[in-house]
Amino acid sequence: MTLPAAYPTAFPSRLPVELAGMPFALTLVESSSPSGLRQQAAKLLQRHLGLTLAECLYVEGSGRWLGRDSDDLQFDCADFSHPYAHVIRSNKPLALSVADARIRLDHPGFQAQLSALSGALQLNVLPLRALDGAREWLGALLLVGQRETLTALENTPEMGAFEALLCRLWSRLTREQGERHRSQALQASLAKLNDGARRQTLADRLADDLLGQSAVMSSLRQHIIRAAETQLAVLLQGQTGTGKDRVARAIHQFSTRSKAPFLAINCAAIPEALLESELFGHAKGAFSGADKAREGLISQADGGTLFLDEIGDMPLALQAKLLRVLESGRYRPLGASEERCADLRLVAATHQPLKEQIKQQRFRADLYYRLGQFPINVPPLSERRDDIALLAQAFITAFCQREERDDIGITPAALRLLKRREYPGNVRELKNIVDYACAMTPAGADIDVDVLPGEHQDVATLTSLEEVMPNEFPLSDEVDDLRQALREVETSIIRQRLRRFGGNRARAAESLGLPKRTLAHKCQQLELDGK
Ligand SMILES: Nc1ncnc2c1ncn2[C@@H]1O[C@H](COP(=O)(O)OP(=O)(O)OP(=O)(O)O)[C@@H](O)[C@H]1O
Repeated sequence: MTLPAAYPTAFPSRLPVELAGMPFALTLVESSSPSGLRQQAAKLLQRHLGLTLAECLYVEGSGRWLGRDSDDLQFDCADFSHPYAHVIRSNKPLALSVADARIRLDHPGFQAQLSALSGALQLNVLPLRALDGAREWLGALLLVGQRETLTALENTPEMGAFEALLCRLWSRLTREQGERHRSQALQASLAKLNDGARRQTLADRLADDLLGQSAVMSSLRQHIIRAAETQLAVLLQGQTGTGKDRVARAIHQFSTRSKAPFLAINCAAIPEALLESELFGHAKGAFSGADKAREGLISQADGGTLFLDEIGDMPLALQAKLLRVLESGRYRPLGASEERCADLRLVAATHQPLKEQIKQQRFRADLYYRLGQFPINVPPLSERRDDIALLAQAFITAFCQREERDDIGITPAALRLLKRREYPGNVRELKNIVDYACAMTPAGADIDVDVLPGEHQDVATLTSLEEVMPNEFPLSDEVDDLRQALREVETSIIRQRLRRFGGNRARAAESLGLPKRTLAHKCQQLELDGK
């Protein structure tokens, strides 16, 4: 390649011609990406050979398209009517005048590219191949300029050296870029894996407190961990007794705010007039009886979490003030002249359908959407019946520890009954039933069906188990030990009959068509005391 005499000024013109191209090489070597290299190479050629146009096109990964760095334009490598594709496929350079190209090459896109060029100019397209064999086709070089300049370039060792350098650097940078992408992808997937493992560890820890092995509970725990990682306001929706309070505490405990306070207030339990001062605090003399200033919960929860339970019961006027705290992070205590800043995360909970409340204009829609930046549904116990045994066992263990009682077991029939009944009060109701049953079970005995209150029945008024009897029996599908199942059915019927007759074995035996002695023997066998 013949370099213009003026280039580069820093190099004395007496340098041997072999060294005169070194600054070119240096500029190319300094490129840090294949696209930077291509643009640099085209720029060098155009500027220093005084060309009208120089373009370096690349064959993209699949080998189907030839692309340009300057725009999104792509040429189909299989469309041989285009000279680029033709040059690539034939592996032969193309040299012709623009005027000839207009006549001989009829690709409309290429013609459009030529339209602004003078017909007297020469056009050279050179195929560029990787020399290391790793990637056969790199792309094509388009040069448009004076015929003499381009003809002088053809087959010169300098241009050959330029092409060789370009191709070598190009394949090396492509390889390095590929390796970089692969290692980035590997690191990203490792980070994702570690992140997943970290979250799983936290979720497992949470399972000690928020019991349940059902899929819905696992999903709930995952949501809690995700919510805890953010500063978003959380809206917990779920029936009464499903564990919303526990969930709110867990979000705080697993968040970066865990060292700061967690404060909770039940909006339904505080008279409307007091709620505002409870939340926002008041200045001295703000109202009659306010003989000293008082910090509100918003201020006390600074840096931590404020849990607003039963948010659906918050008066509308207060909803507006709460919205302001959420939007601006500022609030004004009652009777105070200055505003204060609030830095807290809000977790709100409700068992009411807030959308219905919005329709009835009892809840502000804007507050609803602001509170629900991270909505979480806490599932009712009916959606996770598989968790009942685990929960019941945990409540029995907790009862025994609390009351300093020896371990209490539970009979299969009693457990089955627990699993089948309805729980409008959800986990709270289950816990109360188990606590009651533990209290009613004599030392050394297991919790049995007779100490379990029936569905929707008040414990104190429960006198008969007639209604729950059908539920006591194992379903045939559940039976895996016929003798045990028959024993349970027998026990259940005899116990019920004894109850009906106030423990009178003679009458019970008669009603069951058994001799009294047989019933006495069965009671002994089945460990029924005949009460
Ligand atoms: N997954 C669980 N594991 C262990 N205990 C639970 C679980 N869910 C709820 N509980 C227990 O059930 C009882 C009720 O839970 P909690 O007060 O959190 O419910 P809630 O949804 O906030 O009720 P409410 O809407 O009536 O305020 C508590 O004693 C709580 O400890």
